[in-house]
Amino acid sequence: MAVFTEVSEDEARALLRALNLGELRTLRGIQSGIENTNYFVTAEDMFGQREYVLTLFERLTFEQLPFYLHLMKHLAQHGIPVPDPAADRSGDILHTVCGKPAALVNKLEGQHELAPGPDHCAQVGAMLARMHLAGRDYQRRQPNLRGLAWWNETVPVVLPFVSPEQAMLLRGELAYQNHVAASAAYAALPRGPVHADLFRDNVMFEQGRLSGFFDFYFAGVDSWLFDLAVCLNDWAIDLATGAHDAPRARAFVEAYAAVRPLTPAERQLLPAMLRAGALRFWISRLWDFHLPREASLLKPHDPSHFERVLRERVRRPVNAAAVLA
Ligand SMILES: Nc1ncnc2c1ncn2[C@@H]1O[C@H](COP(=O)(O)OP(=O)(O)O)[C@@H](O)[C@H]1O
Ligand SMILES: N[C@@H](CCOP(=O)(O)O)C(=O)O
Repeated sequence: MAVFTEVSEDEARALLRALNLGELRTLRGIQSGIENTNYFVTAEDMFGQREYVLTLFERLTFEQLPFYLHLMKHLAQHGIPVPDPAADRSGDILHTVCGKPAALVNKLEGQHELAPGPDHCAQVGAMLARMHLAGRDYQRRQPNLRGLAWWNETVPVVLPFVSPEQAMLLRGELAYQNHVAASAAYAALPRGPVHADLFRDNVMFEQGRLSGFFDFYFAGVDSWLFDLAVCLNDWAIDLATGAHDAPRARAFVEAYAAVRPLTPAERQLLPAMLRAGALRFWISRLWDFHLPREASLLKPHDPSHFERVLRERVRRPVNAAAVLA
């Protein structure tokens, strides 16, 4: 369940009026998700009924949120199908509901594709590249808050909860990633705003066509290659084993590269970033699992999944030649 804060109809009504979006018709808590309180909201004005998603942020602060919300608005204005935060009469897109930071965005049509084929992957790959290019002139800066600095801080915190073999892998991989981050190839990677969590459950499809990307609340400025690697580790693997799925990976990367060709540094560091993407989610899942925050994370994700993905990536590196002609 993901309604950590109850929103009354009166509070939702007041927000809709402040945003000039008409009258409240329905307000329905969304049960999935693990970070925030989410509601589907239906409002009606003179043009008819429209559906929105109301999010109350349970973890992110008033200081951090403008980066994410303005990024979504920027991308929406550049034709990327992402939720567009609604502004009040003063132009503000970050609101306060029940004393918490909140946003209201348009509801994307469609459903998740949880068993994607190469065509779904190609659509996501092409849109990911378009999104990276559209973010180039976004002015706000915020690092990926789940990047290397956070891994260095958090690995020591989770080490007491893991086996000696897992501790060895975590320590070794962290050392490897610090080494990679100090390299000239890493410094040459093109960077910009990235989604950083574009898993299958953060993308919508309608009748087989991609209809949107959402859940930008792990976004930040990082290498575009890291974003691509996070995607490949979810869209192009066998979920049961973590094994690389070559046809889906090739479809994804070729479609991405047709919009934005990979640089030599990106081709060189693809295997390392695939390991980085797996390490990032192994650490966060261990942290969520062993150190759950109060009233949150009622449904922690399985950490061992990303341990398997990381071991696969170390044992069988996937290089650029395997995914690009
Ligand atoms: N803009 C949106 N359009 C359509 N559905 C959405 C939208 N935002 C969230 N949802 C729905 O709400 C669910 C939970 O949202 P999510 O962002 O994953 O929550 P959390 O941040 O708490 O993990 C999603 O799986 C999706 O079904
Ligand atoms: N995708 C991450 C967790 C983030 O959860 P979300 O519901 O906000 O997408 C993972 O799988 O560990």
